[in-house]
Amino acid sequence: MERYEILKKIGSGKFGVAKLVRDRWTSELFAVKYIERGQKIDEHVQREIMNHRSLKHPNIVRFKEVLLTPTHLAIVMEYAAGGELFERICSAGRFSEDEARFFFQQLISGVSYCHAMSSVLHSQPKSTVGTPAYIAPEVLSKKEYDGKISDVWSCGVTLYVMLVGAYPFEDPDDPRNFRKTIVRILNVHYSIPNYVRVSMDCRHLLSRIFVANPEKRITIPEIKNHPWFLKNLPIELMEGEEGSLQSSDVNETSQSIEEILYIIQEARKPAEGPKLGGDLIGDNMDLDDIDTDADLEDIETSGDFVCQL
Ligand SMILES: Nc1ncnc2c1ncn2[C@@H]1O[C@H](COP(=O)(O)OP(=O)(O)OP(=O)(O)O)[C@@H](O)[C@H]1O
Repeated sequence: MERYEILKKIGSGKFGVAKLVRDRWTSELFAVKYIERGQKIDEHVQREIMNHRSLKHPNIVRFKEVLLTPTHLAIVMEYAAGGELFERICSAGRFSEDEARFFFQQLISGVSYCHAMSSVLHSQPKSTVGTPAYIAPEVLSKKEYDGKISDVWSCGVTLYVMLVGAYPFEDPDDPRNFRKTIVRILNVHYSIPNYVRVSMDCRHLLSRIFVANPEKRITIPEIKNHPWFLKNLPIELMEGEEGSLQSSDVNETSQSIEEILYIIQEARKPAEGPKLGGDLIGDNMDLDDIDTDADLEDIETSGDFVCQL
């Protein structure tokens, strides 16, 4: 890590803190995600790193390398200087339809690329991890589900949040009640408040995304052909223009798979010395333990993982 000068903390997630650093050789800025050495470095972390290494797309933060510190595994990646979309929505209240489309087009482009890369990515089907407000009904119902189709739902939640400045399936009078949110997701119970102006094309797209039956839900390729999506589409996001990269193109200069796997194995060994910090808070939770059919009444309605806009 001597190569990088730590500038400031930029955030924290389920696994650890993220810091802004400067490369002392090139002066380039990077983000570094620190994960405590030891048992936290499990197969999920390894899969995330290996998958991240395989991705190269303008709308996906680029992986650079992994390093070891005495106490942590450090994942060095491109720094996304624009800040969090969520923060922007919080300060703007909500976005205009044109602004929302601008971000939604980039989101769909990145998600579409990830789906196209599925054959080289290692996924864990049927795991129920994520931010509750964004989860599709079939994921909550624990049926077999196709992750690509469930992603469409989550993209729809993001679009709604940008347009309205609130989550689509939260009860406006009781937004932190997770149990109510789940029931609303399962019943596809959402509406667009009267004070928000949303075009018919956009309403149509949302109504095609928020469809409980995954087989009837609009697909990513269909979204890319929807009139609302196609309006003002930047040329670089047009079909055929975007990330036409082969997986072999991806890592010209970066660490080899073997090197990364070796560092991850080393990181599994428990750390020596003091820990960096204990501020590991995140808004994701593992939902695998919740039986949505039987135990709805038992679900904690804690607001820890629900941020009110
Ligand atoms: N490459 C990056 N550029 C800029 N900010 C980043 C970057 N990576 C992470 N961050 C910031 O640090 C926070 C924590 O990131 P991290 O990846 O640990 O968690 P997360 O993506 O929020 O969720 P999870 O805990 O599920 O991984 C992010 O929410 C973001 O604010």
